[in-house]
Amino acid sequence: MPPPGLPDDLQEFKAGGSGEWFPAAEIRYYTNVFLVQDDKLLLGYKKRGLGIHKYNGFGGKVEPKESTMDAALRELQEEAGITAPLIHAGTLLFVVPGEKWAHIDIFRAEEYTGTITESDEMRPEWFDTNNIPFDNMWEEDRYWLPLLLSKQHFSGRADFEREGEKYSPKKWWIGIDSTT
Ligand SMILES: Nc1ncnc2c1[nH]c(=O)n2[C@H]1C[C@H](O)[C@@H](COP(=O)(O)OP(=O)(O)OP(=O)(O)O)O1
Repeated sequence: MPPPGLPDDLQEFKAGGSGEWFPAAEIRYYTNVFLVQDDKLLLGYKKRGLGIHKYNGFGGKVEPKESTMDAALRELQEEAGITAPLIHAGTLLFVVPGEKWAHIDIFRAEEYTGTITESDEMRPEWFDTNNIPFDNMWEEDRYWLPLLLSKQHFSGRADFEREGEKYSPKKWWIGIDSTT
């Protein structure tokens, strides 16, 4: 059974952790874009802000009156210097007690135009898809990134305990959309 905040018609893929799901809160919307070409994945090494020193896709907050797609395209241009046709790959909810829920629309791109360029926020780097640096990413990425790579549309939720800047996963649930 999917946790609160996710659609009902998902097939469980991975779940773990323990305890109760944290209560509902206001939602803040984010995007995240992963470029996949053949057996390579483009990630960015985060140089500042949330998730500093971790590898991640390219993305950020959706601005007021901006569509999620427009926000994803803007952040990809700002952080990696490229534009790309984007395919919606899935949705994730990240929950930390006392903070707004982070609702992240995740996109996959398979081609791009422009020159991949380091920005003040991200240093882009290609990885083999069989050598993804999961130990230096958000901990739950290892559970859903295989679904993005295999083109299965997913939704998931991860609840974290926070101590200062350290986020520890408490409970998570990832599901595959039954229509994919
Ligand atoms: N757990 C969690 N919470 C919030 N955001 C994320 C996660 N895991 C993630 O992978 N992310 C993603 C979602 C976004 O792509 C980034 C965070 O965006 P952020 O850098 O804060 O937003 P910007 O708009 O680029 O920030 P500034 O330009 O204002 O610095 O991480």
